[in-house]
Amino acid sequence: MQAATINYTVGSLVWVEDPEEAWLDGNVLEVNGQELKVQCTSGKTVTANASKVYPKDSEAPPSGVDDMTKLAYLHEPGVLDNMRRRYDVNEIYTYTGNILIAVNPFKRLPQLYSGDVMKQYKGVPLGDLSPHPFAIADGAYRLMVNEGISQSILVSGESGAGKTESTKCLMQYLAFMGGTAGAEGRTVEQQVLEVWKFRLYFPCSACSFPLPAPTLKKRYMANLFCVSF
Ligand SMILES: Nc1ncnc2c1ncn2[C@@H]1O[C@H](COP(=O)(O)OP(=O)(O)OP(=O)(O)O)[C@@H](O)[C@H]1O
Repeated sequence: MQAATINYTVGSLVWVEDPEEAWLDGNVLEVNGQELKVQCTSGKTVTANASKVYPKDSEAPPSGVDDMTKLAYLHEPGVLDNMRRRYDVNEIYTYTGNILIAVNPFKRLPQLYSGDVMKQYKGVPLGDLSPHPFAIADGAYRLMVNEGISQSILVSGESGAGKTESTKCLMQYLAFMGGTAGAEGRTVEQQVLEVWKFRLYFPCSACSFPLPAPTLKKRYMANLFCVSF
């Protein structure tokens, strides 16, 4: 990634690349043409070309922003720093506009997924509450009902990123929204979640969503998860 041309001066707050930590923040100590000497907060002193250095927002809130479009600088170190700040306070979800970014917490956060939390998201416009898969599912559900058009939700990420967990969360919300008592007195929510439990269909190995066999290969290759209503 090429940094925009910015005139750094002594004292400028910046991000510099680091082979171990990815990015280190620091202050510009010296400017020699395009060469910057940066004193990093980690203690390291780094010399870097100005084209590889990125400005740091000195006023970034300590616990980050819930929508990255609010960041003063939308570059890689700024985005990663924001997600780190949120992760540190167990805020694993962040919007970038109407895209939801999920960070795997590697621990259970049951307070995020209770029935009461689900109810809070019902009918609330995206962005009014904290970023959450429930908000994405609610938005898709509302569009389907209001426009009468099928909706898809794409869940993408590398292996172990949390696609299956996010998908379960989306399904939980959609089942809750359609949740009148069904066969044998079980709610739709119970029935949908039991599909996961017993794996009645072929699970897509990209996202584990139970798919009928003919669509499995196509969905797997595209690494897509689709909710079709
Ligand atoms: N939101 C979450 N809350 C708690 N644990 C999570 C969450 N997301 C992911 N995890 C943990 O990370 C593990 C891997 O997540 P998951 O199976 O959803 O990844 P995946 O992207 O579907 O992986 P793969 O592509 O390999 O199937 C889960 O078994 C779970 O332990």
